[in-house]
Amino acid sequence: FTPTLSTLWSKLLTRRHFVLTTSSFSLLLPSALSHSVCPSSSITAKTSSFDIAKTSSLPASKHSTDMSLQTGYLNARDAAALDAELMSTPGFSLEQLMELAGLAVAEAVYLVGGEGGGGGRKKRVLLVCGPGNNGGDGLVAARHLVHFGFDATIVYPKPSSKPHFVNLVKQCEDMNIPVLLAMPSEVDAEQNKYDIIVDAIFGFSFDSTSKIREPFATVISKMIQLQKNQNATLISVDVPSGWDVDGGDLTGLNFHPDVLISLTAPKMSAKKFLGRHFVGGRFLPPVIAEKYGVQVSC
Ligand SMILES: NC(=O)C1=CN([C@@H]2O[C@H](COP(=O)(O)OP(=O)(O)OC[C@H]3O[C@@H](n4cnc5c(N)ncnc54)[C@H](O)[C@@H]3O)[C@@H](O)[C@H]2O)[C@H](O)CC1
Ligand SMILES: [K+]
Repeated sequence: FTPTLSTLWSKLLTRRHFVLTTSSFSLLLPSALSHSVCPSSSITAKTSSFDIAKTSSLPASKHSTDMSLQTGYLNARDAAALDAELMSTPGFSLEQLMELAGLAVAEAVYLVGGEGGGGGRKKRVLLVCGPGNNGGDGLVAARHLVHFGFDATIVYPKPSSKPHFVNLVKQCEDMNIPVLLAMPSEVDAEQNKYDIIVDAIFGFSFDSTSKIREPFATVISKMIQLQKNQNATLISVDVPSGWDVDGGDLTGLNFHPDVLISLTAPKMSAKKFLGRHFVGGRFLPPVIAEKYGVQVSC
């Protein structure tokens, strides 16, 4: 089964949960994928409608004098502050925000991965999820990707005991998505080739002042191997894992995703990213978008 974009949309629009999320994304038209997930300037000119470089023309933010805010990029501190503000003033719940983030990730994977793998098989996606909310985005994305016609497998080495995460895992298991505690071995991965790897290990709360703790140091090096040996497309959620959120790959980790999907706004380290770049989760109320210098429309 390889749905066209229009059959995919009509299928999705019949699902209640999707109709609910579409209202926050304004996703009622077939062109909606390119609306909710904006390709950034580093994507090909043909499809690029949101040029991050142009956001430097935004008015200076009233939030602080930090120069990063005048360019539309968020530093780690402001990314966390914006998140906290969304949950306090307009009262978005974490569950809402994570669902929007994960759906945007799934859409970007769909835009990058296309519809089917070779020989009529579904495309295989390995979603590698970390211990925090970045990992939660990956769990949500896995569920949506199955609805989009992908074959998804989750690696979740340190499952959270928080009720929402327990529920997200259950929701994935109910969709027959395997949830593994460790990365597949090279042999397993050879037999079950993954077309796409989603890096949802660390986001804007990664602490680059301490070494990457296990099991994630090993997990990241295995992702690099899969990218290289299997020619899998590596897609990072919000920040390439192991990169300093502001400074990029400061430790010479050599982790270079092919695609980055920034959530809400690119983080400072995205300036160092050379691959294909999307901005998703662009649902900010204008008052908050303006305060943080974030451009929400394409
Ligand atoms: N509005 C939005 O944009 C939303 C973004 N979301 C996503 O949430 C992450 C940020 O999530 P948070 O829980 O704050 O943290 P992280 O997932 O980045 O990781 C914290 C996790 O990592 C561990 N850790 C930190 N440093 C290290 C290290 N050196 N070695 C090993 N482990 C480390 C730490 O202990 C924690 O367990 C954001 O990027 C988005 O992806 C939300 O979905 C909500 C909306
Ligand atoms: K990540």
